[in-house]
Amino acid sequence: MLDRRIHLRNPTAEFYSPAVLKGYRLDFNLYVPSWRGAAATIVTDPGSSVWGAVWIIERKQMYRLDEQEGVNLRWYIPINVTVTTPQGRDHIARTYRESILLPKLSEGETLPPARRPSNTYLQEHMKLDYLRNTSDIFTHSPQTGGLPIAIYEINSAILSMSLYDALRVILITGTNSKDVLYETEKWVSDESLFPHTNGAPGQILRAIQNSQIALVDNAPKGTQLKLLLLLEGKQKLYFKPKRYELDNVIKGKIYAGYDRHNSEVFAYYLAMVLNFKWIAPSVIRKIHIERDVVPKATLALNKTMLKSESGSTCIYGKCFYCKRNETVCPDQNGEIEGAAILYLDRQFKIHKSPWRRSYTTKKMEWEENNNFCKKVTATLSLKRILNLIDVAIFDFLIQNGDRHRYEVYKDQIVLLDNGKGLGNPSVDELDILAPLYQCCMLSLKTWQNLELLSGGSLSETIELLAGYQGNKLATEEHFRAVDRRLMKIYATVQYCIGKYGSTKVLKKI
Ligand SMILES: Nc1ncnc2c1ncn2[C@@H]1O[C@H](COP(=O)(O)OP(=O)(O)OP(=O)(O)O)[C@@H](O)[C@H]1O
Ligand SMILES: [Mn+2]
Repeated sequence: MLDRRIHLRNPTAEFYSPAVLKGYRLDFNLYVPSWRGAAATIVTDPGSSVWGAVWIIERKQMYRLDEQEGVNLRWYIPINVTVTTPQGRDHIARTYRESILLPKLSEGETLPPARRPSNTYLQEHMKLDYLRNTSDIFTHSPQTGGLPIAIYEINSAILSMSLYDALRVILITGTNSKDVLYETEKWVSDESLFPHTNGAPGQILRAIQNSQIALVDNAPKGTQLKLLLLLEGKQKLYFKPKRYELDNVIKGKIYAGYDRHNSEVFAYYLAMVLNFKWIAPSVIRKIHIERDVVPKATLALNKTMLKSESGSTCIYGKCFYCKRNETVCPDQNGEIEGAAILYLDRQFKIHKSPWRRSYTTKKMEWEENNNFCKKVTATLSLKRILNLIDVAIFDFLIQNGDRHRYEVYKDQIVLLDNGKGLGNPSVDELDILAPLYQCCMLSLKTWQNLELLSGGSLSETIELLAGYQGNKLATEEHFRAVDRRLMKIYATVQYCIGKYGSTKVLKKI
């Protein structure tokens, strides 16, 4: 039961722990017209188990819960069961099951309509389903001290499809790409960095993927090898070339290795799914070295190209880390794959991130000071802090641990430079979430968006959208990792809500 439901009649109920009930399965029965779905129940089923939440309520308040569950109407029957916490502690708990005993579905049988959960259940009544003792993941978080945290998951395949459909309209249907880049250049809005309706994002992606290249140069800023592509309409693109195969695992520090071109593009889709509209459109593009680059290269770029032993033209570029022996070479088709990122000629204001890494063995203040967020709130607006927390969530999902500075346009952080994500799918560096767990705040809007994406729909939606554009953006391990990290975000928010209450944590601005 969601905490706001339990608190309806039991304002003093206190969340105690997640726990597992063995020998039962979760099922749904009895269609409730006003819910447009069936009610949840548990059914004895040897070999199955159901995760749930254990709440502590006063014994004398028990009748209220019974009332809520319609015990006197024989909707539910209260039973005592033994549940086990993630620490292995057993507790006797009171739970409720429907008075009708349900037969188990046989293999291949589809669920009758009266036994399907409501959309509300799917969207909001998150099923405690997957959890773990998070002591290992909270190693860097002094506040949590290895607290066990419930991690929620819902089966939201239905939602995933509707989200996909909604995004498909804006990201994929666009075909008229002729003037869209011009429109984008002129775009002025407080809502988004670029046109965002009527299929415009899809048109932009198409345009930056296919438009003729007029000139190629070394990109002026940054430490990583990248090119600046000037399109015939004079718009600019950053081109971050592919440096690794998708299944290459980057070991070592969170910011190790070259930028990952697929991380840039993945980040764009992720932002779209999360409804973050302050990011530069980005798509996988292949450029032909002899057709698109060599004849269009500036003199300066030409000077940073060389012939490989096999005779192909390779580029080592001009940047802080660029080295003659670390070239990018075309594949057997003569093409270089990379992320084409729309370059937005705007005045961004650069700020140092309060939660930046030290990049040395020296510890930063946020790593040692439990009350670091207090210091930040004294200097930054609530809006900016919530914005930084959104960015932290975004970065945590892809594991971009390199956002040492952030750039602001129209008082919004623009998600530039997302190439350090998707390095190692088996690592979840929790430090990246420090803004969230140290401040214990989150924009309500972001939380509502995140809530819709559990049960695999986050990765599924990104995979579907990118697949439609013909690109595979990451390996299965990375997709699973992003879903797993979402669970950890839920866990962190749940931890904060448990500690401070949802009105303090979820901010309405
Ligand atoms: N799409 C964009 N539109 C406009 N400016 C951009 C865009 N992407 C990046 N920039 C600017 O160029 C700078 C360098 O880009 P980026 O950070 O992606 O390169 P980098 O090589 O990864 O640099 P660093 O190693 O310093 O992080 C950014 O800080 C930003 O000011
Ligand atoms: Mn970078």
